[in-house]
Amino acid sequence: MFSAGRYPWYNTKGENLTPYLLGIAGGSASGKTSVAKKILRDLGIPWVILMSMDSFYKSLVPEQLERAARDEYNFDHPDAFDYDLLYETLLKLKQGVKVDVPIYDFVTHSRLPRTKTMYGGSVVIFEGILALYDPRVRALMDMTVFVDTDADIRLARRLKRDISERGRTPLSVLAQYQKFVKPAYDEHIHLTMRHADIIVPRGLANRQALDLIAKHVLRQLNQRGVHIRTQLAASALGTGGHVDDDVCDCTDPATTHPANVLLLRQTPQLRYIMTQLRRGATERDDFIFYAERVARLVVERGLEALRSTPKHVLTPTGAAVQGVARADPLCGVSVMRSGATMEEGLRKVVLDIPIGKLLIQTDTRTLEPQLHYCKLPPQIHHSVVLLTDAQVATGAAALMAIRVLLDHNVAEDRIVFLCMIAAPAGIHAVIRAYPKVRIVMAEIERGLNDDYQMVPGMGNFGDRYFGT
Ligand SMILES: Nc1ncnc2c1ncn2[C@@H]1O[C@H](COP(=O)(O)OP(=O)(O)O)[C@@H](O)[C@H]1O
Ligand SMILES: Nc1ccn([C@@H]2O[C@H](COP(=O)(O)O)[C@@H](O)[C@H]2O)c(=O)n1
Repeated sequence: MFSAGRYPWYNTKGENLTPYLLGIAGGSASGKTSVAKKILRDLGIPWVILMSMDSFYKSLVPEQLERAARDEYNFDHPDAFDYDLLYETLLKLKQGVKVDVPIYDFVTHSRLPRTKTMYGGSVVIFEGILALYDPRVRALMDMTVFVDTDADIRLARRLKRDISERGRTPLSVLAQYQKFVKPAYDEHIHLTMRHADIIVPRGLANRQALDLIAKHVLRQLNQRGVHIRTQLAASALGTGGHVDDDVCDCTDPATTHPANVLLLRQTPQLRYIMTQLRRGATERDDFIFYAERVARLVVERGLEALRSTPKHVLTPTGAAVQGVARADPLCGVSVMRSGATMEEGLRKVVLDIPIGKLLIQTDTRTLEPQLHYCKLPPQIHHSVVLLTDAQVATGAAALMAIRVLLDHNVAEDRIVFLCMIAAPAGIHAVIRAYPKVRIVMAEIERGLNDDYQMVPGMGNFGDRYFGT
């Protein structure tokens, strides 16, 4: 999923655009999975999620497990599936939210203790024998397909597959087929064909049909495409005006900012450090020294806004003191690469802070941000997240990073965005889209040039810090 970048999947208001959901039904061994994988390859785009209905088989109680062991449990009846969980999972994927999908073991007829996290599909392909059975599930789908393969071919394939992959004997496959698989196909599965937009005879062998499906999905995706950075820059530039008009003189003590924009106190000390960082001739070692000094100040400022609870402690003299403790656990997420320059500051200020990483890079062709990699601390939704990126220009990457956290169920008001410098356009983009996010910065930049770079700027922060 992370081999190529994901283009923005949200609009300038920060709202998720829904992924395209393709449902594929058909009899057992008709070729649903093979068809789904072929469409996925034909789409040729990253960030496609393939999900099987098998993951939503109900967990069996001991008595049912005994029947299953004797091939007397009906796995082909609609009652065998947990439609509520299936619906909730597909709904969350449609909303762009990460989901934890059960992993099913056909040999033991049970769910494994671990789950599979799925996140970030521009397209979701969902396949299963009764994928088109539940009306709530069907209503989520953008396109429905039924794979129609002859019964004798399905039986032959199933015999081969279940013996080699699902721990069955030839006799058990045949008994299950006669008792449950064929009757359920005739009574339930075949009937769902009427809900299909497209019926694909011969499954995988029907290359023309699969090619048409992939082309249609691609056309739909193209129509939904968004161009975040260009839209943000255009709204910042207004009708040809320049972002510099939006200048916010951070040295002017009279300047007031919205409550969620937290600017470091512009002391002579801070101005001295920022001057060293802005100076092109500053040596790398010095740059690192000053960058880490500011990073610590920014982190400390970000922490000031957090909730605390009373805490009683005893001093070494045995006296009782009423102090405070942090109300919420903290974690960090750095937007690579420039946000990684603030990790040292995070670690120096917050003891043992877990830090996750997002790799967001600008596509040189479209100038849009792309998400390449996402590794977040476990249980992130229980934490206040200190999100770091050294520079915020148009705000396009910042919106993407915040969107990823929201998609992982982090509450908006538990995100604190920490940066060194931010342009007014970027600050406005963030607080307009996500008014509950707090954004902390050392200085407010004067503006952006026509290439969306900050002026006067301080060069590429990551390159200067890492010496690349
Ligand atoms: N067109 C085909 N020709 C030959 N074998 C196929 C074809 N389509 C699927 N198979 C094989 O049949 C078995 C079942 O296919 P699969 O796609 O898993 O079906 P389903 O998901 O509908 O159960 C697999 O072993 C697969 O490799
Ligand atoms: N424990 C189970 C669960 C399901 N099955 C059979 O699997 C078929 C569905 O999977 P496909 O990949 O073929 O779509 C279904 O027909 C069930 O009979 C099973 O044997 N054991």
